[in-house]
Amino acid sequence: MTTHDALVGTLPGVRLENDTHVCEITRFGAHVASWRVKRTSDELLFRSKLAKLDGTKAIRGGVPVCFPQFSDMGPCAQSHGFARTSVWAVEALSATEVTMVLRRGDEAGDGDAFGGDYEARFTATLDGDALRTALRVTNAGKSCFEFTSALHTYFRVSDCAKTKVRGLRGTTYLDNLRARASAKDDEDAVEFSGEVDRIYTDAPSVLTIDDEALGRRFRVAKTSTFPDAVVWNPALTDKTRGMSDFGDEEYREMVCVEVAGVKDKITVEPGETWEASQTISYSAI
Ligand SMILES: O=P(O)(O)OC[C@H]1O[C@@H](O)[C@H](O)[C@@H](O)[C@@H]1O
Repeated sequence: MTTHDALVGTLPGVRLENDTHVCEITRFGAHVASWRVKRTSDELLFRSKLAKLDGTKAIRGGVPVCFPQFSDMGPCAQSHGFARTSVWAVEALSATEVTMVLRRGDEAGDGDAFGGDYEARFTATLDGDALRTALRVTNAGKSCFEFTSALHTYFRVSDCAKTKVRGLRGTTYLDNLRARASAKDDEDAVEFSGEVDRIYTDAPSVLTIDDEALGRRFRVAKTSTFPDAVVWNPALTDKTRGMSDFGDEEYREMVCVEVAGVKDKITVEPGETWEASQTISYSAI
């Protein structure tokens, strides 16, 4: 249970620790930048070796908080909204749990474009071998507001070509590679032989990511208040080559499975609080 002036690069944050795991969360973005096994230092989340860790850009990896919009699906000019590039305040801290808060007026960027009088709280909890991350958004104003959101987790895998995301068969997705055209997923698993960028609408509450080369299965359990799920791997394309904070070959080491509220905007009435969370854990396959 410690706060650090320079926890990740030059970014201040807090370190949580239990018997088995360590988790580091920066105040910049309320961003889970590391979740690792204590005994082996085995990192469970991907973070780019080129990630900017000085507050000039959202951290490429870990668990970015997308609020008040996912991607370009909202009024902000910033992709994924301002939460991931704003400095949050630590509100409560124990050995295994932190809550950080961001309020209207304290954000970096497009607070006015969004307009909502919000209080956003992000909580990260180490619970045994699992990590729970939750986002709560309270409407502190007098008129209702709406937003889209995601917890954009980058899972570290040994080889994306030998990784499969399961649980989505029979569901519908909007394909970001085809102007968000709707398609049905009839495959046993999502595989990564090229670029994948899909918004699964009304996704099941549990998804798994099988890292077959390593023999590790991540489990992602989400609340129904995050009805959607995004699956993303950028592969090696001109777009990735142009990303200054992502190495050309690093796509092999990551798969993003993001719990989200995207298809239908989330509405919060004055005085009300919306809450959604994910619990991520892992086991041998
Ligand atoms: O580069 P950014 O803004 O962090 O976004 C990364 C990716 O985030 C994913 O959630 C989107 O589906 C992708 O389209 C996007 O490329």
